[in-house]
Order: sequence, then C-alpha cells, then structure tokens
Amino acid sequence: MATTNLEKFLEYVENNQEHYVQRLREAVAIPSVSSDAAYREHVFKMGEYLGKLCESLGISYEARDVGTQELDGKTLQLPPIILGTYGNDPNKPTILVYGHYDVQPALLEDGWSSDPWVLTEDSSGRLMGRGATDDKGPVLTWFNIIEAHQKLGLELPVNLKMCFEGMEESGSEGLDELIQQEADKYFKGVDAVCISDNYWLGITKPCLTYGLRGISYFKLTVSGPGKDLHSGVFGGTVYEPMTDLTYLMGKLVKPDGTLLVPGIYDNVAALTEEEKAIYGKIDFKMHELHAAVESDTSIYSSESETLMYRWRYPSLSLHGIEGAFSAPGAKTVIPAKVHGKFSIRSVPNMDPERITELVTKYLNDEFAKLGTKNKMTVECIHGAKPWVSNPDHWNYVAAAKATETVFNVKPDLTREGGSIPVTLTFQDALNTNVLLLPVGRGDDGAHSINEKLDKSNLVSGTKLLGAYLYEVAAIERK
Ligand SMILES: C[C@H](N)C(=O)N[C@@H](Cc1c[nH]cn1)C(=O)O
Ligand SMILES: [Zn+2]
Ligand SMILES: [Zn+2]
Repeated sequence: MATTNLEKFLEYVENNQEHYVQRLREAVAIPSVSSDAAYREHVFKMGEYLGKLCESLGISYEARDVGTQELDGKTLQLPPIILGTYGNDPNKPTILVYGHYDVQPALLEDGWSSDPWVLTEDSSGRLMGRGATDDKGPVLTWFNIIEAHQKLGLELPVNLKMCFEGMEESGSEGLDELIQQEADKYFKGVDAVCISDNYWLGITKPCLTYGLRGISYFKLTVSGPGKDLHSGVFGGTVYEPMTDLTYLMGKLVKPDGTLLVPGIYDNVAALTEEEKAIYGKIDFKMHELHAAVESDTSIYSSESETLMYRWRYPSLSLHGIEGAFSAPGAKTVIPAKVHGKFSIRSVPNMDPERITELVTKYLNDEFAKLGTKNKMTVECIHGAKPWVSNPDHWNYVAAAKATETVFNVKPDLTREGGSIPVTLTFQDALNTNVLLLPVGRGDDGAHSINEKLDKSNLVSGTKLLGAYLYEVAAIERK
C-alpha cells in the first residue's frame, strides 16, 4: 500500500529526534525571563532566534513592535510579537498557532539540579531546563513540522499563521491591542486557533483542554521608615512594614484554601449535576498529583474535588515578599518597604474589575484596623479572564483523531487551573474556536525547579501537532 504524506511525516519525525533536542537546547540557552528588566535583552534575543528560524524555513514574518511598559520605575521596550505566515492557499483551511517565547525566572540556587539554562538530558530521556515544556518545546514543534515537510518535499495540508509573544508570563502586555487591531487584517481568514501551552493531567494520557482559569495578580506595598533599620535599636519603637504586611497577607486565605475576601465567591458559576458528572470520568489519580508535587500534602482526598478546586473554583496563592531579608544568615534588620505578591485564579463568571474592587476594599479595611502609621497601597499588576471553549467543535474532533493516530487512545477532555490571557481574546476578537493541545506531561514542573520535557513528548508532540493539521484539512468544517 502507498505511504501517505502523514505516514512519511511521522516517520521523518521519529528519525530526527536528536535534531529537535538540539534545537530545544539552543532555545533554552537564551534566558528570556520577561518579568525582570535585567533579562529583557535576552527576551529580544529569543524573539530574534524565532525570526531567524522563520527566515531559514521561508516563513514570511514580521517582528511587531508593541511599544513600552513601566516596570519597577523604568520604561522598558516590550519584546516583539512574531507574526508568521506559511502558505496562502484559498483551498486550504488556515490555522492560527500561538505560543510564548518568554519564561519564568530560574536560578541554580533555587534548588535546580543543574544550570537551568543548559538543557540537560538524564538517563530516562528527561530534557531539563527552564522553558523546556513552558513553552519553548511546544513552540519549536511548529517549526519542526514545517521543516519536516520541506525535507520530505511535501506541502503542509493547511495554511499556518503564527503568533508568538514574549510577555505571556507577565500579563501579555501589548497583545490584546494588537489582536483587536489586526482582527480583520493579519488574522483575517483564520478558521481555528491551536495553542500548545499546557500539560497532560497525568504522565501517560493525552488530553485536549477547553478551559482555563483567569488570574488577577496583586502587589501589596507597605512602607514606613525612610531606610532599613537596626532591629535592636529601633525594634519595639516603630511600626514595622513587614509586621503589617504579613498580618494582611495572613488575612487573605485560610490554610484549607478558602478565600477570605468578602464577596469573592458571589459570582462563581453554580455547579450543575451535568458538570459534576464530568469529573468522575476523567482519567486522573491522586497518586499522580502526589508524584507531581513530590508530597502527599493535597487538601482534598478525592479526585473529583481536586479537579473541581483546580478547574472551576477560585484559589488565592501567596507568592513572595520583595524587599524582605531572605539571604542565608541572621541579619537583624527592619525592612523599610516591602511588597507582598499574591494572585487570585478566577473562574466563570468572576469579573477582574470586581475582584480588584473587593480585594482593595478588604485590604484597606483590614489595614485601617491595625492602627499603624505605615502607608499601604494595593494594585492589580496584571490580569486575565477565565476562558471556556466548545469542545464539540470540529477543531477538537480533529485533535481527538490526531491523538488516536499518534497515541492509539482517545484523549480526555480537560480544563486547567493555569491562565493564558490570549485565549479569550482570540475567541472573541476572531470569533473562532480555540483549542489547547498540550505536548508535555503533568509532572513537567513548569514554573518550578527542574522543569523538564520528556524527549518522547517532544517527539510525540511534534507528531501530534502535525497529525492535527492533517485531520483539520480532512474534516468536514461547519
Ligand atoms: C498555562 C501557561 N503555560 C502559564 O504558565 N500561564 C501563566 C500565565 C501567567 C500569568 N501571570 C504570570 N504568568 C500562569 O498560569 O501562571
Ligand atoms: Zn508559564
Ligand atoms: Zn506557558
């Protein structure tokens, strides 16, 4: 029997694994941390790296300047949004793929086993390095797919449009405006959107993801003394910013995860019997969660409750305190100004503006009760709305078929607790279906130390996303 183009493609990918690992190694070596001004030049370098890939593969592209941002009192140039176009055949569907080329911060001293900017492969084929799974590995698969087709002398079955940003981990600044402006220009004619920027639930079963929580990220600042002070000389005689701040942070959430901000649960969508039934059918086991977090400190003992509190109820996490003493040793200091960082993961039908109002009022009320002479401010520094898509759409049917081709299994339909600001913007501004089609596993450790992507997932993910394009081209789209 004649070999199909898809079969040729799958075989090519299988035979070129080391090339894909090498490409990921080059990308991981660029520390493109978007949240830290000191790393901004590297975010630009990563954008240039993708631009060069586009050039080498004949992808027509533009590195779109989206202006500046204010960060820590400085005006910084925002990294460009890479817009690429590959193919323009009116007889083919057009798929828009999105990903991000910025990463979370990473320091060896955080506890990494090796340099986070050097991709390290262990004996089990785990490719460890910051951005390996979030989101450099998945972004590179789109280039791997185009390259494989060129080497094989094959056309892609679809037209591809690409949108890769360098600010996703810091609120996607500049992207929403660009999408609104370009909805009827660059993005015109897009039939569906595919994003690979999340993970399987566990470590073996692939999934398609149709919902995400939103995020409201807050900075709570308390200041008093004009400079850091000696705690022996001044302790007990001045109001201490850290004392006020930690008191307030302790008033935000209970250890069992309950949010303490009055009114915060008011708009949370009610749980229907129909929705409740979904959770029991998902292939997910508590031991997989325990393995992923490397402890058994889960709040809920059942799989269903755990999934509900990850996907459909809000959570509040305390992330850190900027300005506080945190080095080794025993410095006896009273920090003069401290910034507490926390975020709320929001769910349908919570509204970001209402969240900010409720949090601000609550913290001001609680601060007033302290009777301190220090000053307090609170601001939401970035946010994203929750997103839910229609998993019955042909885009999901095509992805499910591709999953069966590559993994020989029907994927689970999942939601996820993380946030990708652009999902809802694409859905609304382009009036199109958005699909999340993950490459990595639930234990990849995105945002954590020792982030990894298994080599087998890099390879199967490249096959999956390529097979998805074939299914999109073949499916009845209405
Ligand atoms: C799910 C995606 N890969 C991701 O990690 N998103 C981030 C977005 C974000 C928002 N503020 C900072 N980063 C997340 O969910 O934390
Ligand atoms: Zn991330
Ligand atoms: Zn991501």
